[in-house]
Amino acid sequence: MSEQSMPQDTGATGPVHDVAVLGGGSFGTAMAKVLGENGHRVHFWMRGEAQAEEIRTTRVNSRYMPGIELAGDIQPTTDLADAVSKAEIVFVAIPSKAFRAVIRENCDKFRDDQIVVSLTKGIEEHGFKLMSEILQEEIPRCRIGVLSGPNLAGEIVNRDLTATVIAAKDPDVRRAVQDLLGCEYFRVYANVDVYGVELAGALKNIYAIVAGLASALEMGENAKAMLITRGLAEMSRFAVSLGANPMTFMGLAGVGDLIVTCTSSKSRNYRVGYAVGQGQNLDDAVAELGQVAEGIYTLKLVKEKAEAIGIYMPLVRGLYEILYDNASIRAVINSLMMSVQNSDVEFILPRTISQ
Ligand SMILES: NC(=O)C1=CN([C@@H]2O[C@H](COP(=O)(O)OP(=O)(O)OC[C@H]3O[C@@H](n4cnc5c(N)ncnc54)[C@H](O)[C@@H]3O)[C@@H](O)[C@H]2O)C=CC1
Ligand SMILES: O=C(CO)COP(=O)(O)O
Repeated sequence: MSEQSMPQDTGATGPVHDVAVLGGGSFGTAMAKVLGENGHRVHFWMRGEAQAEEIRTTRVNSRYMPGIELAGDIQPTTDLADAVSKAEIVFVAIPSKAFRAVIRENCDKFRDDQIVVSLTKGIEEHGFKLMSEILQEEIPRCRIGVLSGPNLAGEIVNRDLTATVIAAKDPDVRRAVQDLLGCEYFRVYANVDVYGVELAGALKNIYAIVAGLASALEMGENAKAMLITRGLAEMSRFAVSLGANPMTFMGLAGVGDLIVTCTSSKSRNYRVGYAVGQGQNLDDAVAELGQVAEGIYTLKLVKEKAEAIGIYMPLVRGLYEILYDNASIRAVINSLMMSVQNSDVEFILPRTISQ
């Protein structure tokens, strides 16, 4: 092994495992880097041979993580079957729009009882399925987990202190992921509310767009706090109505991820909102970003679902009107501010009861 590819000393000790990371974008790269530095053998699958070859020879993924060296035994490959067959645990970081297609096309490559963990924060268009539900449908014989939390890829690759959540019903899955990923700069907390953790990760992208928009309009710090807190109320109202545990939203995958993406221009969803707030149209903002901003798709699906099941989501509705109905931003803000003044924490004082 060359000096360049030697694992850095992260304080992680223990046996070396074979793991696969599917998806060569920002987050797949960040997780491959943590696993590689922790001394594991990482079978890192991506679509493009040119990208795989670049990482093999230079140890850098220049399109998604320019200037970041991938230390450790990271083996880029375009052969998904080979990567999965060698792995004890598979991490999937493929955008939600392509997630099912990739898994379905390769479902026979996964082994019985193999652990498969979704890193993806999105919702499938047809049927409002979360990624773990897709895994359950496509590879039901595998043991499934979801990783979600305040995890900006660009900070993780700099070894900035970070915490995340592994959600799984099976305690062995939770423990295995904690053991594989935990190190001096990356902590993994456990949760059993898979649906809540996963839905929180998808929903917060919507509010990151709202926060970016508010920031571009220089709406002030009070407004920022109002939007984050009312976003939390709205996303937990929606998720709880679908079966999530409300307490999950007090954790890293809930309020934690909401804070990081609503306050940082490192979030791609925030950046899209900021660009729209500055007058750019949505298509141009997304094209300029050049990476996935799941929130713009999630927004549409959540708006439809909320209407279908009768959940009050004024921020979702307002953002939808701005992004997809060409509504005036000022008119939407005015209508939100002048709507009925409701209860603060509806788990204490119900929203619909006369105050
Ligand atoms: N970047 C971040 O900070 C974090 C991202 N995530 C989530 O991870 C997921 C992936 O996001 P990123 O890696 O950030 O996106 P990205 O935009 O940086 O990269 C997307 C990757 O997916 C690949 N891809 C797209 N379609 C594909 C297909 N049909 N088959 C195979 N590969 C395909 C692209 O080639 C690219 O490598 C998203 O759901 C995102 O919300 C979660 C936590 C943090
Ligand atoms: O999920 C993320 C951080 O936790 C990344 O957010 P963006 O996709 O908005 O960059």
